Parts: sequence; C-alpha cells; structure tokens
Amino acid sequence: MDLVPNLQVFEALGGALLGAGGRVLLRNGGFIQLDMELERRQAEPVEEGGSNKGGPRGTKKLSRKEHKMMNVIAKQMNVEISQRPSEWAVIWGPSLSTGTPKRDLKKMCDPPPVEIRQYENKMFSAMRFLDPAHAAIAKADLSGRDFAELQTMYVGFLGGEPPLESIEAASPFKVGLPEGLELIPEFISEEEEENILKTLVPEDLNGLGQSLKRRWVRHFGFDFDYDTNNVDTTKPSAYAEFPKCVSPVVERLVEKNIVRKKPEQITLNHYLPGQGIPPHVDTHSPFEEPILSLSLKGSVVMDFRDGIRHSAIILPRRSLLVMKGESRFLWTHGIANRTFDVLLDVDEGVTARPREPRLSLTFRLLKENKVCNCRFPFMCDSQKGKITSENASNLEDNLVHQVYEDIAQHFSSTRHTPWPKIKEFVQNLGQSDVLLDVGCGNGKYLQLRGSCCEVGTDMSTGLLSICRSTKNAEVLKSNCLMLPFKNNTFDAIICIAVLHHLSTKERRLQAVNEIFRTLRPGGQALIYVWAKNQEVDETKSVYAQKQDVKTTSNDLAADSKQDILKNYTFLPVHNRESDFPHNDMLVPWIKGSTDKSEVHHRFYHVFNQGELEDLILEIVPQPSIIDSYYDQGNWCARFQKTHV
Ligand SMILES: O=C(O)CCC(=O)C(=O)O
Ligand SMILES: [Fe+2]
Ligand SMILES: [Zn+2]
Repeated sequence: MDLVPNLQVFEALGGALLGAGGRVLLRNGGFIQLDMELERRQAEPVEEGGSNKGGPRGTKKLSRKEHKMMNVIAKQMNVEISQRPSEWAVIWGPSLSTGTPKRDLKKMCDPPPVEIRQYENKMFSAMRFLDPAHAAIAKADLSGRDFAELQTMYVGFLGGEPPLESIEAASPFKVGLPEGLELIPEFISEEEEENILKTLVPEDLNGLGQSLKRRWVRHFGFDFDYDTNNVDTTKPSAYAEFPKCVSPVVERLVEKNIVRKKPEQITLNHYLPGQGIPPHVDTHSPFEEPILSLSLKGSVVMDFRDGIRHSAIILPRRSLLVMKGESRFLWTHGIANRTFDVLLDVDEGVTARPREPRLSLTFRLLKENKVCNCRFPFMCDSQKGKITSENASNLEDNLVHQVYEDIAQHFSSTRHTPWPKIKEFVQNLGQSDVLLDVGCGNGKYLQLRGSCCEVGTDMSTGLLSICRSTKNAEVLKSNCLMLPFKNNTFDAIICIAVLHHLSTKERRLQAVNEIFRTLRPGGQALIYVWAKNQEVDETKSVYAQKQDVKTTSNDLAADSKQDILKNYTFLPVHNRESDFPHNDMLVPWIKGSTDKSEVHHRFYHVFNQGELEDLILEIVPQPSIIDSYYDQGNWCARFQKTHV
C-alpha cells in the first residue's frame, strides 16, 4: 500500500505554502498549523513497538493523542465517536486542507472506502466502508503513521453519519454567477491553443516580460502600469504589435460580437502552481467593458467577491471569460496563491485538484474619453471622492484622531514591546541627549534610557493619560503638523507610525519639515511608516499574517462604529487577504471579543518603496539620509540634520 500519498501536492505545499513552524496558508489568507506536535514528537524517545518514521507510534501515546484529535473532530462534525468499528471512519490528516484528492485517499486504504466526504478548511476526511471490519483495517494500517513526513494520521470510528459535504464549499457558483459574467467553454481549439503556447512561452521571452511577486506578465499594445493601475496611452508598449498567433482569437471576438471593436491591449499572465493574482477590479476609466480573459495550458478557480458575496468559478483551459456589468465594475476578481483548488467534481464530489501552470490572455478595449459613468461610484476612479487640501484635516480628525480616542485603552493593551531597531536607536543616545517622540502613543519608546530628558506628543488624550499614569512621562497634546517647540531644540527625534495617518503629500511634507525644524544641527531623526508592500522575500509582516474579520467597502457602515464613514465611501477598506491595492485606504481595528467586537476604521496612506526617502529629501538638504530599510511591513529612514 502506498503510505505516502500525493507526494506531488505535498512537495508543492512544502515549496510554496509551508511557512515557518509548519504552517499552511489557507485559502482565506489565514494559517493552519500542520502539526503542532511535530517538534515535540521528534524530540521524544520512541516507545516500544513504535518507530519514529512511518510506523505506528507507541500505543499509549498514540491513543492519548488520537483520543484528543477524535474529540476535536467529534465536536466539529457534531457526531459521536464510537469505540467499536463502524462503517463510517474519520481520518485526521489527508483532507481538503492538505489538498488531498479523494482518489489518493482511496488508494491509501485496502479495501478502499466506498464513499469519502471532505470539508473546506478541515484537516479531516470521513470514509464509509462496506464493512466495519474494513474500517478497522484502515485504522490499524494508518493510525499513527506519518503523512508525507509532515504529520501523523489518526483514525477513529463514528457513531453516526457525518455531515454531508457542503456544496457551498466548492461549488463553482457559490452565490450564482455575478451579473454580467459569462464563460464560453472551448472558445479556441486545441490547435490554436498549441500554436499560442508555442509562440508565447514565458522562458523564451527573455527581458520582454516582467516578473511580479506572484506571477509573470507581459503586455502587448500598451504597457499596464501596476503602480497606477492604468495604461499610458501616449506610450505604446515596446511590443506594440500583437503576436500573429492571437489574430484568429481577436477576429473571432469581433465576429461573434463579443466586442464592438478590436481590443488594443493584451496582458499575458503566467502562473505556476502556488501563484495567483490579488483580488482587484481593473481600473474603470481606461477600459470599456467587457474585459476578457482567455485561459490556456491549465484550469484554475477564480474568486469573484462583492463584499460578503463570494463566487468561485472554474475557468477551464481554452475557455473565454467575459466580464461585463457588475462583474466588470463591482466585483473583484482574483486567483488565490495556492497549489490546489477545492472544487466540486461530478464524480468525486467536493475534492482538491492540484494546479497546473496556467497562461492567460487578458484583452482590453481602450476608452476614448477615459471617463467612466458606471453605476458604482464607490468603485469608480472617475467618480470617486478625492482627498483635497480642504477636507484633509477633517478626514484626519474623523478617521485618525477620533479613532485613537475611541480605541486608546484597547490599542495600548496591544502595544507593549518596543521594536528592536527603534529601541537600539534610542538606547544609543547619550544620557544628556534630549529626545522627542512625535506621535508617542502609549509611550512605549519613552524611558528606555532611565531618567533622561524626553518629551512625547500625541493627539490622543486617552493615550497621553496612559503615558502619564503608567510612566509619569512628559507628554503633551499636539499635532505633528505644528510642533510647539523652538527651532533646533532636540538632539534626536523619533516619529513611529505617524506620517502614514496624514492624508495628503503636502501634510506629510509639513510633518517632516517640523521634525527637521525642531531637530538641532547634528541631531538625528528616525521615521517609520507603513509599507504598501506587506510581504518581502516571501515573508509576510505580522499584520499581514493575522486573520481579519469580514469587512469590505460595501458593508462599511453596517458593522462599523463610525457613522461618519458614509462621507468617505471613496476610501476602500483593506482586508488582510491581499496586499494593499491602493495607497490610501481604511484599515479596520477590531476592538473587543469576537461576538461583541466593534470595528473602527483608521485612515492610512501606505508608502511605496522609496517614497519616504523622497519625502525627506524634499525637505532636508543632502547628504542626510544615513540609513533606510524595511522592518516588519514598514519603510524606515534615519536622517541627520547637517551642520549649518
Ligand atoms: O489570469 C487571469 O485570468 C486574470 C488576469 C487579470 O485579472 C488581469 O490581468 O487583470
Ligand atoms: Fe483583472
Ligand atoms: Zn466606473
């Protein structure tokens, strides 16, 4: 019997999704711990009758652990565990969470189960055998064995029937098709596909494409700029001509009236298993509807989301996806970074299917007037409200200052540990150096040097009183745009996680100017701001790793404490599943326990790489930046005021 099933999937898991500590990235962006006991187990001596690899473990230990696992499963399934063999058994390990197809699970048992049920985001599968004796054999064979080196399998018997598989979990259309979406199967023939794949092989396009974090892209007609999410129509792409192999496709699009004119722009995306594209809406103003995506080489599940609605749609190879109406302008579309998809198979029911490499061609039609008049103003770059110098101060009052008043206690309770590099900066100052902390919050960077002269400023009265009561710190209420200090006062200034709450560039410059003005010549300042990019070298920041509650721009007002948000529907709400798609966003703060939690939204301007340095260099004469780096989701810069 094959005891290491589906190695391929697991290798892929290990390569792409297995994070530190044996964590597996879930489809919803969270993590599950693959085997919390792995390290402990390996350190333990092997009991009699057990081996550390492959074979069943010491029976006593096994049964204790197994008992625990079965209790967990029983609770989740709402089915009793039976001590005696029964026709239904449950196995911990191979499951939808590990991307194990049912056929692989069948192969592990001899005799095989006649039915398998799997559940989304669950680490177990239920198996029905023809005879309870077969279930007993499966338990004897599999319980306590390693599953592809990653975890131990446990098997138990069920006292009743397990829940039915939820069709919801993997239905191609969880909530039905988004309005305006159409999928045309077999839009191109196998020969046409082969012809395109022969010409557009990513490896052959040396230097012509762009390697993005999670996929490889190349543009035809006009380049697509991922910073602005727009095309520059004044500059045709270096490869303006469409390749000949796509001509039949373009002609067919017009012939079949799918488009009213020939598309002017094509984006080629190439995805390896584990890769994807973050949820997004193609910017409205540059492109008219429809937007088209042709799938080649491999199939994939594409997720459409509209606030709380989610529709997962299988895109078979050679099919054409046509996005019009709501599906074009309102719903986001994206492909999760995973090595397998969970889907509903006619024969197998809910099951996992390993991903294959996939190539897609997105066809877009340029809009002549570059103005969109769609019905979804809050999703529309043409109709969105804007942050202006007139409303910026109000916006910060409502979406920053007021929020920190409301969450002061809870916020402070989550902010204990000083970050090492900031602590180091402060502790390297001389005993007589005077330090200013602009936006000091609960004062976690104050008094790291014993009783030195330090001043903190903040806009939150709540946080300032925490500074006073817990540290007896010298703090005062003041806006970083207008520091109440004379020129050239401080030996050092820190400004941590403050500038990203300012809503226009002018105001961010003003704050840097205030830091520069109050710093003495020769003094140094350290600034931290939140980065748009929350993942560097495949490592997510602590923020990006946490699971979030469901909040989207559309149910904004619904579960938020802030009535005022109606005035700011043009600001999208970030959800942690994806990178920040925009620089200016609302970030939810969840206050309280899960069932009685309140959601507060704070305004953030997240910084692009290099943006902080550029800001500093507009104010501070060169050479001044001594150090700049990325630290846990933040861009950081240290500069010195040169002697004048
Ligand atoms: O790969 C796909 O089918 C989608 C690509 C896409 O959404 C895009 O390029 O904007
Ligand atoms: Fe797109
Ligand atoms: Zn629009």
